[in-house]
Amino acid sequence: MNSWLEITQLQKKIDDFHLGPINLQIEPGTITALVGNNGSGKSTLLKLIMNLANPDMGNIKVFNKFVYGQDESWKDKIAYQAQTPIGYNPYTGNQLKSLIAPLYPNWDDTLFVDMVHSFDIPLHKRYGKLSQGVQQKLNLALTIARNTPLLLLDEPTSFMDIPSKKRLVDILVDWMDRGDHAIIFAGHQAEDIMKLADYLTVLRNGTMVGTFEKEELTATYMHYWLKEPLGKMSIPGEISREIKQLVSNQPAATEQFFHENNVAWTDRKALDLDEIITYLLQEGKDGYINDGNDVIGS
Ligand SMILES: Nc1ncnc2c1ncn2[C@@H]1O[C@H](COP(=O)(O)OP(=O)(O)OP(=O)(O)O)[C@@H](O)[C@H]1O
Repeated sequence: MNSWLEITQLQKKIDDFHLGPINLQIEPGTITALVGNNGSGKSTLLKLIMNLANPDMGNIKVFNKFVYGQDESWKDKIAYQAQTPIGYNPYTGNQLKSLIAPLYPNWDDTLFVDMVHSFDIPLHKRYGKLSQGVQQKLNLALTIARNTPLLLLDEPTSFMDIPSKKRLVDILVDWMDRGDHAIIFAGHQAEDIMKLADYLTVLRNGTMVGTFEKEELTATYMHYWLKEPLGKMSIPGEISREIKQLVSNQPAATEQFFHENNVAWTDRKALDLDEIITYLLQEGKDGYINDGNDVIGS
């Protein structure tokens, strides 16, 4: 299959921070969440994809074109929302729209107007005078309405209130349904928007922990409550334990062990996504890890 985005052995060093090697492929119809602790390199990776920073090693291809090559036709097919756009402050929403819309042949004005109404964005006010949440909403309207196949969003909801995040989820679901699209977004926690993701690419301090299918991941982590304390026995799949509790990332092997060793458990519960992400971001608790070479997508 022809990936829309193909990242191979990408590495970048900034002072004492080292990103990579990153291997990632994005297929049409997929939503990928880029998850990591603060300073793990999420924004840097998005900037590298947009050719706003130069890699030290490795390759990035967007729609089969190297992003640092002469042919820049890939830029028409990708829309990027930076965490803080530069140069927007003096302009009103109306002015920004008239500057941006003509650059994108597939600009969806109906979608833009719908988002403006839905988020109640005052287009006559200067961007710099808007609250951070409203700036983020305007920024999203100006980015999503470009209606490019590939959408990159850097922490799109960090300043948004809960109802607005829910509204954005509906907008993105609808947008995904209305064409051949793919989204990559960077985020911290399992917020509403994370529910949208098909895949999670996890970065820990610049190191790629792996790319995981979300459904698979949420089915993999299990919390057990036990009848008796475990003592010193080592349990397959164990990633953490308390006196009468255990968390496993190989529930089948764990339960087999319980069965064979007469360990009685009274209850079990699948971990929430934010708990799983917390485990994945803890040093040395890789759990269900691949080598970062996974090919994702349908
Ligand atoms: N322009 C820059 N100059 C110096 N260091 C930089 C620059 N850009 C990024 N870095 C460093 O690169 C590392 C990764 O930063 P990056 O912003 O990519 O992380 P992040 O995962 O997006 O973080 P956050 O969740 O806090 O937004 C950090 O250590 C940061 O200090």
